[in-house]
Amino acid sequence: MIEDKRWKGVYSFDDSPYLMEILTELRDKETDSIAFRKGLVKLGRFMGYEIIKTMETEKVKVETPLEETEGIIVKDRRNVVIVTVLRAAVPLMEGLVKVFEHARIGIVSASRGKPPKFEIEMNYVKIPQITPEDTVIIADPMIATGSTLVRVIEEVKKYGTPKRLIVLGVLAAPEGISRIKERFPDVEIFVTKIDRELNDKGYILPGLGDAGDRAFGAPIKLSNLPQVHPIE
Ligand SMILES: O=P(O)(O)OC[C@H]1O[C@H](OP(=O)(O)OP(=O)(O)O)[C@H](O)[C@@H]1O
Ligand SMILES: O=c1cc[nH]c(=O)[nH]1
Ligand SMILES: [Mg+2]
Repeated sequence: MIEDKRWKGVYSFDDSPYLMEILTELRDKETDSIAFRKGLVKLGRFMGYEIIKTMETEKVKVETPLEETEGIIVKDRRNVVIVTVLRAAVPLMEGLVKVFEHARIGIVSASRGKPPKFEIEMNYVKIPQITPEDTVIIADPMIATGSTLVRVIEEVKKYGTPKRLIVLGVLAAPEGISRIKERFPDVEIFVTKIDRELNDKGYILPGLGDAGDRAFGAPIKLSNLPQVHPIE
């Protein structure tokens, strides 16, 4: 885990060959949906494991079948709220719950509109109450313009003030990170890698394409479907 010099509290995993190998497979345009989803699950699990290293631990006594010895518990691991941003964060959440098995889960939908405004449509929000003991992890694989996450963080903050508010992503553009940090300086950001820039359509370069479409297939408009005749 490396803290990026450009911001405070922004970390990437360029120093992890395993995470970089998973990312390489996700970037590859030949990777199919099955492998793509599996890759996101792995990243959720292993980045979750890295986040645990930043949590406070407490010494405890434990009785083995032979004698008493010292152990630890990671107390904050038991007070986690994962907020999943539909669609693309679903496999990331699947990985995260493998290491945060006690987590309460929030689900929000956020769909990014067309450039240049990139307006965010958010019509489904289910978030549990957040307490001062909680670590909130907002999972969204792509931080491009940052519009989605700024909108999601605004919403999450209405449900309480956590001990830590973390954004967990796969790829980020510097523009998106700056946007989030300017608005919410205390939010911590953990991403597999920070990429070069955005193109004029708001896609991350070199990136991995549209994460939602690659994981789940591209949706089509109903009007593009062949005429279906109702069954009499
Ligand atoms: O930082 P931003 O510029 O806001 O872009 C990032 C958002 O774009 C993608 O979602 P998208 O709107 O494509 O929805 P999807 O997950 O359903 O594909 C991605 O999962 C982020 O939520
Ligand atoms: O590169 C990008 C930018 C936004 N959303 C994606 O899925 N990919
Ligand atoms: Mg998408």
